[in-house]
Amino acid sequence: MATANKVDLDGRPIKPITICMIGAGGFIGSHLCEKLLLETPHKILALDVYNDKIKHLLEPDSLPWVDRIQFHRLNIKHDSRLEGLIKMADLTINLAAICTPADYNTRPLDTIYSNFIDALPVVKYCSENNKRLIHFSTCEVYGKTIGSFLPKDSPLREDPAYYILKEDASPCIFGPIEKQRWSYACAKQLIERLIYAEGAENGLEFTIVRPFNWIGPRMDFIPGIDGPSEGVPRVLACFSNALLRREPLKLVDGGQSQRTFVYIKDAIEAVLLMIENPARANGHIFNVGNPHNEVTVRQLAEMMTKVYSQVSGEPAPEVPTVDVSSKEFYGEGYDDSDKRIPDMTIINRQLGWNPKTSLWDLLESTLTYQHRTYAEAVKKAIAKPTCS
Ligand SMILES: NC(=O)c1ccc[n+]([C@@H]2O[C@H](COP(=O)([O-])OP(=O)(O)OC[C@H]3O[C@@H](n4cnc5c(N)ncnc54)[C@H](O)[C@@H]3O)[C@@H](O)[C@H]2O)c1
Ligand SMILES: O=C(O)[C@H]1O[C@H](OP(=O)(O)OP(=O)(O)OC[C@H]2O[C@@H](n3ccc(=O)[nH]c3=O)[C@H](O)[C@@H]2O)[C@H](O)[C@@H](O)[C@@H]1O
Repeated sequence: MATANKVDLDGRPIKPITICMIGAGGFIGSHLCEKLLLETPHKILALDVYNDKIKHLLEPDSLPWVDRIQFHRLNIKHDSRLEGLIKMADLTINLAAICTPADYNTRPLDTIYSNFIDALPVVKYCSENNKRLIHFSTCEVYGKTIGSFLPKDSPLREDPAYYILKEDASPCIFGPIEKQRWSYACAKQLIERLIYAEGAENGLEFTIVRPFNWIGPRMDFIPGIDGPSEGVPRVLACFSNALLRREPLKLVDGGQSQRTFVYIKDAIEAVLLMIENPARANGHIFNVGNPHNEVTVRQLAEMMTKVYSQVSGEPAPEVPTVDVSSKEFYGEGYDDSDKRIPDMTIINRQLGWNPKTSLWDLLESTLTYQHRTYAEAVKKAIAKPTCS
């Protein structure tokens, strides 16, 4: 419940505010709504096209926070209510985006429109109405590491200077235009530059968040259960789907790319600190990730297989993984980030935030959720005779 007399990091009382949260019905939005309703006195204007992931927060009417959340079903591409809702709030948080890699090279126009063009009015309305903005960007703006261009046997590849990603120092390195994978990262980079410029020239109070592979319950969908059968979600849901169906996990191009995964509940703590400490968060770009949870995608597959076996009580399949080419899996124009380790200096200094949960522990709680939520439905779907 809302805690009385809570103070910020500088000892000042935190006043209840109204937050216009765009994309509130998605993975991150659902966790942020939950946190705000359970642990703060703030009000939420929740905007999204869908609300399935926050249904439990909206119904029944008897929920204790019923007067602190209002859902508005709208598409920000074309809805005249947007400016009015931003004006009603003290702070806007923009989460709305197409953000699944399978879309970047197959639907590059939708990807660019969603991540740049559709975000423009949000920035404009915040700037014109002197409203604070927290905008969700991505670690993909770093693209590839400098180290990935060194010869394979170069000892410099081991030097953190060639791979650690720093908000105020690292370059953004994307592949050629024909590698349409980078349509998302490039659109996100341009909206970051626009927001930064609105801050510099027009005094917009902004914070930019660069999430590094946040994962946990409610991420994406399980194909054929609560999303399209042919859909390709992000890696957590792809691997969960394979484990639930007892099929081999597909390793794209050998699963050699590296990622650092952070538990959604740790990451949401960082966002709450940004919300409640504007003086420390405004004007900053923050990496939010867990540098200690680095694995190759192959190692992730192996760990998820072990954890799922423990959670479900079923033995691991005999053939746990299978290699597939990126062209086969994602189609023409796919490319990849080789390695993503966030530098944590700025978020440590400004907000004193550190992630807590190990990769094993976060996979254990997430796969427990996946098993409880989907195992029966997947069994039924598999048992259904296919139409001839
Ligand atoms: N999950 C991660 O680890 C991660 C990593 C990097 C960046 N991000 C960024 O964080 C944000 C949220 O990511 P997520 O993982 O919660 O994704 P998500 O797809 O689960 O949530 C996005 C939500 O935005 C909504 N939306 C999209 N377009 C809209 C529109 N035109 N009008 C209204 N609503 C719209 C969608 O319906 C969805 O509910 C995105 O901007 C994404 O690029 C997420
Ligand atoms: O989460 C993030 O921080 C950002 O990165 C993600 O990009 P990426 O990490 O490449 O996407 P995933 O789908 O999570 O894939 C991770 C890796 O696993 C691989 N993969 C994915 C799925 C699969 O079945 N098998 C497989 O080997 C991919 O090729 C990639 O190398 C998405 O672009 C965004 O959601 C977000 O902005």
